[in-house]
Amino acid sequence: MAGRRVVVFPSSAELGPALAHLVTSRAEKSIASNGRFTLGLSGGSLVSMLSKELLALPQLDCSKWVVGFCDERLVSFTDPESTYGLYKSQLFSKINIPDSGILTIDSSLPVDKCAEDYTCKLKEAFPGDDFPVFDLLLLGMGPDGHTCSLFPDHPLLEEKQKIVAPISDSPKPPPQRVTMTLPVVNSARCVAFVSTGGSKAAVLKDVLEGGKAPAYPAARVLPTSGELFWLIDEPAATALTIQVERPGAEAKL
Ligand SMILES: O=C(O)[C@H](O)[C@@H](O)[C@H](O)[C@H](O)COP(=O)(O)O
Repeated sequence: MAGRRVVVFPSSAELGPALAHLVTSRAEKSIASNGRFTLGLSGGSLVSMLSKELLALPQLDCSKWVVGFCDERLVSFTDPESTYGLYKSQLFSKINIPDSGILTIDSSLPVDKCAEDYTCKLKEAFPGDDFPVFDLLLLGMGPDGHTCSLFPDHPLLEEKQKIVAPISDSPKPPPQRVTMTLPVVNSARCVAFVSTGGSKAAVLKDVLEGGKAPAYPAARVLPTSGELFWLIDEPAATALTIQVERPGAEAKL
């Protein structure tokens, strides 16, 4: 791992611009070296924060972006629970990302087939890689320590072969989902968690300070050679005793 950075902001209002800067700086770097920027998105509060911050930028060229989903709920795209549906209405419809640059699940398929279909789409987008190497993955963490659709004590945490796995017994509804596996997450060039709010404080302490065995799913995100960021706000950081960075809203990560 290229080193973990825990960066604390007074509130999500200050965190947002730093997140936008992280995305655009990694995009610039990736496009300069590889001609494209591959980004994995998650749901939850990230959808509105990221959309708002990217749309507030004076300039944003997404014509060379390839966007996938770290996990997705198996519901129709018009369902309010669809992560793709939310990004489509809040972000994709307002930026110049080509449709071919958005890798979506086929929500009409049964969950096992859906995971296979999404695996094929990722393999096509990342030819030659055993596991896709995304330039940046943006992750959230639930109050139970889950990330993607990788939940505590679930056998999927031990998956070593698959790129995308189906899950039919998600403890958080909806029960059927597909998720990137830990080998994919840990292959990324950069992974950034965005976690805010006091409800995360206790679990965040265990995740970042190693206080629980077995480790929470989020604690198992340790990129092999990529960067790892935890972007959090003061309420989420209240229980931490480790050293953190407090750069303020002007942070250039
Ligand atoms: O699919 C889901 O159920 C959500 O996407 C979920 O996994 C979310 O990412 C985390 O619970 C963090 O959410 P918050 O950032 O809103 O706390």
